[in-house]
Parts: sequence; structure tokens; C-alpha cells
Amino acid sequence: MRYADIVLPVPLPKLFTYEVPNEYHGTLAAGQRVVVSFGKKKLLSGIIFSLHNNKPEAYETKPIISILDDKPIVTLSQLKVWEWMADYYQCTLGEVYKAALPSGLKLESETRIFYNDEFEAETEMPEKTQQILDFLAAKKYSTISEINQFSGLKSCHHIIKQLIELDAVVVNEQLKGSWRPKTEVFLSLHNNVRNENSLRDAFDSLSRAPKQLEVLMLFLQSTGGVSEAMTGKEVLKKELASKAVNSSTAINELIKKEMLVQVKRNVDRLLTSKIENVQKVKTLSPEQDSALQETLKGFDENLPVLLHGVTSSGKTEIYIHLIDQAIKKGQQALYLLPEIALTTQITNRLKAHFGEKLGIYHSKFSDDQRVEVYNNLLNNKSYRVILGVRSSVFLPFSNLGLIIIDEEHENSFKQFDPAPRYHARDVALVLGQGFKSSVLLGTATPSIESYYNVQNNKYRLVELTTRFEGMMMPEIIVVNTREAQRKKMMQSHFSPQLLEHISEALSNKQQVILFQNRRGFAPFMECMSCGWIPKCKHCDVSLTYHKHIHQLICHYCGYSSNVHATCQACESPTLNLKGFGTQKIEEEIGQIFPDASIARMDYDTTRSRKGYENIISGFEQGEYNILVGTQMVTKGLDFDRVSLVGILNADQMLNHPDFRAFEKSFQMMAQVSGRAGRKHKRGTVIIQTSDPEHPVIAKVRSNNYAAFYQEQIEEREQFNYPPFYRIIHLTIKHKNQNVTNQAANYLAGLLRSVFGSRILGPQVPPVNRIQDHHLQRIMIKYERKASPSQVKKLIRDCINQTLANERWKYVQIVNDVDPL
Ligand SMILES: Nc1ncnc2c1ncn2[C@@H]1O[C@H](COP(=O)(O)OP(=O)(O)OP(=O)(O)O)[C@@H](O)[C@H]1O
Ligand SMILES: [Zn+2]
Repeated sequence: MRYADIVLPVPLPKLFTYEVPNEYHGTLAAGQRVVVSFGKKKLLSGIIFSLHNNKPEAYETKPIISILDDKPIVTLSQLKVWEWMADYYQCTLGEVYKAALPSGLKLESETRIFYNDEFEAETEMPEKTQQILDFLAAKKYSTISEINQFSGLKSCHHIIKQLIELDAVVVNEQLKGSWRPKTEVFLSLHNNVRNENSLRDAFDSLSRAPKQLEVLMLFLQSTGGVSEAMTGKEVLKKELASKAVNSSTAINELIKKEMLVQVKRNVDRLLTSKIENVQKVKTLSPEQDSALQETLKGFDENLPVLLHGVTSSGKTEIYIHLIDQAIKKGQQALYLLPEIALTTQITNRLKAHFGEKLGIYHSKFSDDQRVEVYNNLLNNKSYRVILGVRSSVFLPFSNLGLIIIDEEHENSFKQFDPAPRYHARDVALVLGQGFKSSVLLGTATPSIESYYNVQNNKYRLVELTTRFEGMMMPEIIVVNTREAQRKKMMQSHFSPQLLEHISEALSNKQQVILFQNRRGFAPFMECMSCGWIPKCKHCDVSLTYHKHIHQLICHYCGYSSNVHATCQACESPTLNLKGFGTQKIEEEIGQIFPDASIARMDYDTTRSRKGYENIISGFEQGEYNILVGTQMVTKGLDFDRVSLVGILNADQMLNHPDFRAFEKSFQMMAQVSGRAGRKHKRGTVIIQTSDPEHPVIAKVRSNNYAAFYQEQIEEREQFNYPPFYRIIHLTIKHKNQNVTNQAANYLAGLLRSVFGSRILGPQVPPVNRIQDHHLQRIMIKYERKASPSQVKKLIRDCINQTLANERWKYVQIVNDVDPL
């Protein structure tokens, strides 16, 4: 008997084994999708992980019900990465599978299947298929499990899969995209009439059908003439139809009479904007060129390279050269970015050089666009370079020669929720090992971890110390807000120096970026009489005031509440807004500079892909004078006319209670400063702080990364933090606070008996209740030289022992490896 271990989309620690029915012996392979029954009557689609002859001892196996693919849709190298991730990040393969594939490829029983109104069947369908389609047409959409019920089939997966391929139905969020239709119908001359005699006969036979004759003539015209038509040249059906009124019937008659044939064809909708004039890559400056050569040397030594280049030194141009070389060698390249906000500009820069070879992959694209990119790579079609955010490490590469991790220091490479809580930079390094790819990490502000790897000869360092064309780094002015406040010189949140520089920039027709790392209008409201602060009902956080909707919103769970006129505690009418967010800055700066046009870029204004594009291209084209934004405006963006950057409140970042706070603050300030004065003229940066002597600010000012690193690394060593130690967070969650606390104490006790003082906590995390669950956190800090897999196994044992306890059966324990 043959058996298959199947990855299922359920959080089970182990893979389940199923029997391979006889008829499939020898035809199955790892990576194919199958349908199996699970539990009492659930049907699931899963991925074959491996095939073997070992009958499991603990349970009776069931057979695989059906097979969805005739060839694998997940490659062996992908499965290897999945396995590594599940092990390293302590999650299940099922969780990795869920994260790795776009919905259109998963078909889970709760997956919603939508009827496609535009669908026209070309051939008759089998009865069952037609029944299901009619059912969907009537209901508009349904889930796989409902369709199973309706059809009386044990599993409808294979029919749904066919219907998806026919484009008769679409899955889930696919409807979100506005890119339909994705198939087009083409007409060509039928083989029967592809010679002069039979074509003449055809014309004769149409003498009493003038409309059809007219359409056939129009068709021949559209192909460019009879001889072109004879070669089988195609015309778009809808284009032909548009050339004469009421022509559809005539067209269909011509098809029936076997004078025309129609084919339906997928048009790759990501390619619709064809780039005709692909530009040659830019010539590198001597300094850039030597950085490129150094990089290649590092690749030759099989080491990842850390490209540490100051902002606007032209790192992106070096990446483009490397991608160009990889493509010329017939390899694929992956260009990873931490955030969608960045993809807009980089997309344009890459498209100019790589045209149709560029594929883009991120969550602001609809699911079917993602499926298209996935399939394009799987079938080794046009894409040679993929630009994407963290989930693009899951794509089915076959010949990945180059990986670029841009802004490698960025936190947003790490996924927080749900599992797998992976860091895309680290996964990319593993991916690169599998393919023996060259890996380049690029940034103006390396993470402490990566720079430490350089010091330890794990990475090779390449430096670019000057800006392109010798532009000077911006002048940094530190403004003491405490003093300005004391002298009553602050105008709301702006110091006189900042306002002066803004007004100068505006009158010079230059642009300004104002950075405030908080969205919304005001972070919270407070009663001036009793100190009461409105908080979220479900989370232990204060609500943020959003002005446009005049509502208080929880940034953790989205809960919103009306704004009350009086305090809910003491009933005094003395509720006041405290603090400030991007929305408030936008409003206030608009009042001070009424003639300036202002854009705001934060989570709230960038819900859609167009949201980003409009703001960024509007700012690029000078529609706006001032851009107010959160960390989204800090990195990677390349604008020509920004002469001034204002950091409104550096203290907020510096005072964050976290061992990485200084690192993050340095990076954020250096990055946002880097947006100033990139072309033409030296820029200015104004940092507002109540602590101008702060050592981190001093290092941002002198642009002294090395000194900053030195200080940080010593501290990390002294206090046993990464990179010297590794950290794992366990978060214990339950609706009942006592249960949470007891389980956390018990687990911490178990862990202490194994790890001793390496265990810290349990402690309530900074936000101790989220969505009605009470939280406790245990931190495990262990030496870098200890074996991570051994440590994780011991932790798992302790967790299992805790959860085995009847009282804590419903406690959730979330494992976060290398938390940020
Ligand atoms: N060799 C070159 N030829 C022409 N233009 C260049 C060249 N190198 C850089 N530039 C231009 O200089 C600007 C800054 O370069 P780029 O955006 O690549 O810098 P970067 O190092 O990636 O910056 P950041 O770290 O801020 O993202 C861009 O507009 C870029 O097109
Ligand atoms: Zn909440």
C-alpha cells in the first residue's frame, strides 16, 4: 500500500497520512492538491507533502478522495522552505500552507465561490457541473461545503476547480479586483475556408444573408486583408462586434456555418500595460561601479552582501544592474520590499528597464492577480523578476539566482499575526541557500543584527558613503521644544524654526515632508476634571479620535465609539483632546499655510492600492506642497523637490519601552532625513525634541552609524539581548483573567525548571487585553550558541504539558520566535 502525508489547512502539529488509491499509484507527486475527508464528515483540500509505504500505527487510514492537479502546484523547494518555517517559527505546516498560497489555489470548505455573470459557455457541460453552475448563478455565491450539500457529491472540489479554470466562477476576494474580464474571445478564419475557392463559395452562400456578409467582410478587413486572414490571423470578437450594429447574431451564425472559429484565451492582465520602449540600465558612477564589483566579489565567496549606502547613494541603481545581469544569465530575481507604499515608485523604476519580465506580488492586488503571478512562475512563463512584499518568499521559483532585500532593517518584514510569525529577510536567506542564490541586503541604516553578521564575517560589507552626484547630506537642525514651550513660542505643535523653514521652502517652490509617527487626529481624550480616558471595550488601550468621522477608534481591534459630550465618569463637560496624530498636523498646518496644498499618507489614507499611488504620484508631480505622514513616508521614497523634512516629535520614539527603541529611532530619523535634498540642492531637516542632547539624536545629526552601532552593540552584550541572545515570546491568552494568570504561572514554573533564569515573567504585556482576551507574556532569552531546535523542543514540551491540564484546555499560547 502507498501512503501520502497531507498538509491540511488546520492547526495540527502532525501531518495526517492517507491511503493512495490503486489507480493513482505512480502518478502522484508531492505538491499536488488532493481532497480528503477529515474528522467525522469534513472534506478538506490539502497538499501532498510526501509519499511512502509506512502505515501509521495509531489510526486507521482513509483513502484520498480525489486529486485536483495532474502536476504539483507547490514545488519541492517550496515544501522545504515550508518545513523550515514550521520548525523554526514553531507553527504547523498547515499554517504555513494557509499563508503561502493565494486563496484561489486553496479551496477550503469555507471558501466562497462566486458566479461570474460574464461567463458564456462554449461547449456543453456535464450535467452535474451545469447543475452546480445554475445553483451558483441563482445564489450569486456559495461555499464549497454548501455546494457539496446541494449537489449530493462527496466532494465538489474537482468540479469547482474546472469551473475556475473556465472562468465561470471565481473565489473569495477575487471579486475585489477591478481587472475583469481576464479572458478574451478571438475569431479567426475557419480552416474550411482558408483557400480562395472555398472562401468564394462561402461568400456566394451568404448572398441572402447581407448582415453576415457584411460582418465577414468587416472581419477580413480587420485582419488586414484576405491573405492575412488565410494565415489564421485573429481578431477580438468584441472589437468586430463593435464595428457593426447588431452584429452578434451574425457572428454566431458565421461560427455555426464553420466560416469563423472562436477561441477563448487568457490574457495576462498584469501585462496589459505593455512597455514598448524598455530603457537601458543607467550608467553607474565610479563609486557605484566599484560597489557593484565588491558586491559581485562577495557573491563569488558565497556570502550574503550587506550594501550599506547612505540615502540617495543610488543603491536601487545597483540592484537594477544586478537584476539585469541575473536575467541575462537566464535566472530569476526576487526584489523584496518591506512595504507596499514603496512598491509604487520602485515598480515604475523597474518596469522602465524590465518591462514584461516584471511581476508584482502583494496584498493590495486582488487574489486572482496573485494567482496569476503564482502560475506564471510555476509554469516558467514571462516573469523573470518579482517585486514583492514579505509573502513573495512563498512563490514557486525554479531558478532563483538573485535575492535583493531592500531596507533590510525594516520591522515590517516580520509578520506579527497570524502564524507563521516569520521574518521575510530571514526566510529569504534560507530560500537563497536552497537555490544557491546571490543575496544582497541593502539599507542606509543596517539592523544591529545584520551589521553584527558583518563583524563576524557571515556577511560581506560593501559601502557607499556619498550621495549620487555628490549631493551633500542634509543639514540637521535640532530644536528644543521644551525651551520653546517655556518661552511660549510654540504655535500648536510647530516651533518657530520649523515654520520659518516651511515658509521658505514653499516660497522657493520646494516641497516639505512632515513626519509624525501616529495616525488619527488625537491619540486620546481625557477629562480635565477627573482624568478619565475613554478606552476600548475589548482591549486595554485608549481610543484614538478620528476627526473626519467624529469617532473614537481602537487601533487594535477597530472598535469604534461615539464621542460623548460629557465625561462618562464624572459627567463634567470637560473632555479634551490630548496629543496629536497625522490628521491633526494636516489640519493645523493647513490653517497656518492656507495656500499650501497638503497630502497625508498613513494607514487611513492608503486602504487601497490607488490610495498610495495617487498620493505618491501627486506629490511627485508637484500637486502637493506638503506631505504629512507616518513611518510610511520615512523610507525609500525618491522625490526630487523635497528641501525640508520636519520630525515633529522625536521623543515619542525614543521613550518607547523596548530595547530596540534607540535602534528604531535612529533608523527612522536617518531614513526620513534621507528624503531631503536628493536632487539639485542640499536639504534641511528639523528635529523637534525636548531632549536635544540625546545621544541618538547626536548620532543622527552627525550621520555616524558606526558610533551608533558601537554603543548599541555594547549595550546588547551587557544586557543579554540579540544578537548575543535569542528571544522567544510566549503569549498566554484567555477570556478569563484568572485562567490566563494561572496558566501563565504554571507554564513559567515548568519553563524555569528547565531554563532557570533564562525565563522572564510572566508579565502583563504593554497592552494586556485585546479583543476581550486577557494576556500574559513569558520571555525566554537564551544564548546564541545553544541549539535553537533543542530549546524549542523543550519549550513545546512545557506548553503541551500545560495545555494537557483540563482547566486550561481553551487557553491559547502564541509562540513568537525572534519577536520585534
Ligand atoms: N548612476 C546613476 N545614474 C542616474 N541617476 C542615478 C544614478 N544613481 C542614482 N541616480 C538617481 O539618484 C536618485 C537616488 O538614487 P536611489 O533612489 O537609487 O538611492 P538609494 O540609495 O536607493 O536611496 P534610499 O536609501 O533613500 O532608498 C534616484 O533618483 C536615482 O535615479
Ligand atoms: Zn479594541
